[in-house]
Amino acid sequence: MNSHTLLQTVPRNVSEPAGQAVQSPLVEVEQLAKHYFLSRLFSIKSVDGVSFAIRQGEVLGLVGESGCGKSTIARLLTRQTPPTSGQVRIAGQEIADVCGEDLKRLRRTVQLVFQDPFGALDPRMRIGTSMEAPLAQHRIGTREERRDKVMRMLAEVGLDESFYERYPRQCSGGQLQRVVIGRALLLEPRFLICDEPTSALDASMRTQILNLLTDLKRRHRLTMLMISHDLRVVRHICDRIAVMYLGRIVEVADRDALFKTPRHPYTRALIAASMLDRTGLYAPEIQLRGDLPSPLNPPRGCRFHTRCAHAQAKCSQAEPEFESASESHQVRCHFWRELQPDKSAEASSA
Ligand SMILES: Nc1ncnc2c1ncn2[C@@H]1O[C@H](COP(=O)(O)OP(=O)(O)OP(=O)(O)O)[C@@H](O)[C@H]1O
Repeated sequence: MNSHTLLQTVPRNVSEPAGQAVQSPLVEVEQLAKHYFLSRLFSIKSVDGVSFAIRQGEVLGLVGESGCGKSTIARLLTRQTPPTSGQVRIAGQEIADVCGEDLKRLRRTVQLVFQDPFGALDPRMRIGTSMEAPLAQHRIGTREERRDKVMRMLAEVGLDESFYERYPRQCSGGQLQRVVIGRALLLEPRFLICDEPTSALDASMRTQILNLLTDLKRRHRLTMLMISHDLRVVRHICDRIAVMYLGRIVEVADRDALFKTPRHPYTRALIAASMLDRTGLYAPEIQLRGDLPSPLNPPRGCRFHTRCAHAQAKCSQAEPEFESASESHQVRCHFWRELQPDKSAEASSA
């Protein structure tokens, strides 16, 4: 079976209730790595052996500090950059093998929404023209049909018809992000990657865009990867969350389990930091100390040990394996069983 057939025939589960994840993965990532070689001896290990799967209809969150490799994963999943090693399968198809018409179809199946909507739109083009362009590129519909589709999509993302004639400079950041999301959905993708889609917006706009994405996800039965440095964002919209540190995933769990019983000291520190304003609790043993080490020379053993308040000798010597804390909860820490539940995490999950 070629990739064309695969991308066409792996159906959305029509019996699936809107918004509910089903078991079969749409996206499978195995031992993915991206090393940028600066010389024969030195390379930046942006992504260094990452594996995860996203089930059809599921929203997976990918969180971690700036520079831990999140956007590189988005670029690898959309084939904007080739991996150093590892595989990405979408709808069962290894994306590195896809070419020609099949690649065009893949590019339609997977859409990406970035942080900066101003950068994503040509300032000299009216919104309507920008939204119609990908439809024309993929030879979808007549000019009139494309215009109708765009008008309907504008309404779906909460914008009135006047936006069709506007230029980007005549819109707010939140309105433009609606345009960018609508433009991505016009191609009827199955997999939407959102890379920090709300980080350029203020708090009220952020909530509106997250609510819109939640709504569109249900209506279009999308599978999503939500990338953010902000735990509040992934908590709002995700079914499951993967926490990334220095090129690796260190914890994966269902959303509620992650917030209620975070197992990795790094996850605990991120939760504590994100809830600081609300709870006022920030116990010293869960504080995040120092800066992210350089991905040019990641620490030996557990990569987090240089910042971890619980680190012991073993942590600097041996890299922990992924262990299962429960069926759907994995953690990469030698001492996760010995960590006590912390107050910040309890308060934040209340
Ligand atoms: N083209 C490149 N050449 C060299 N290094 C790169 C390149 N792209 C990314 N990196 C490095 O790879 C690491 C991961 O970058 P990436 O942008 O994926 O992180 P991120 O978690 O998305 O951070 P941010 O939220 O700030 O975008 C960083 O150290 C970055 O400097």
